[in-house]
Amino acid sequence: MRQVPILSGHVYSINDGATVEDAATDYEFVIRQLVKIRTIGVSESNDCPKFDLILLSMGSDGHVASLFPNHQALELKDDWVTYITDSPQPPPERITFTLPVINSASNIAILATGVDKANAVHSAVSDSSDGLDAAAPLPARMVQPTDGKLVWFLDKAAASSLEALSDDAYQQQHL
Ligand SMILES: O=C(O)[C@H](O)[C@@H](O)[C@H](O)[C@H](O)COP(=O)(O)O
Repeated sequence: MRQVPILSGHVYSINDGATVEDAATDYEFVIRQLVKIRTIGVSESNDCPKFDLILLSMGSDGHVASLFPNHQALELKDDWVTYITDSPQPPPERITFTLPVINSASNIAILATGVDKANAVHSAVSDSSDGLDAAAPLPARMVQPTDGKLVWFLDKAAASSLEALSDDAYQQQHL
């Protein structure tokens, strides 16, 4: 955040001195206060905060934020912030926004680079459900803004499993 002109008082950091459970509770409390005074807007379809932009990167397993495939955190409907203690990737303890919050944003950008992301990109954006376990979609595929825009930013390697992607189409769609 040092690289962008933003007041330090406008940055809300995770309390890494607390337990992960308390850190999640504290973080959700802060966000609820900001929604109450409308510093953060509220979604019209639920009571979730409506962020202007949520920027995500995606892991090669299709995780976004700290929402990992087949994890029960993906099912949460009422919590805005949750914690996990069993992340398949280090560190094991993390806090994360939940899908209802992510999907309430006005704009969501997902960044994926590198060939190790190619299969997950394909599974996340492909129209066809071939080869996908519909009961356990990738977290990245579950990013579906209810009233907002989703844009993927891919390099050529991450886009390499997408079908019929000519160099021209790639230039137009992804650069
Ligand atoms: O611990 C994590 O959850 C990861 O660090 C994750 O947040 C990361 O951003 C993605 O896995 C993509 O990482 P790259 O874009 O660096 O490959």
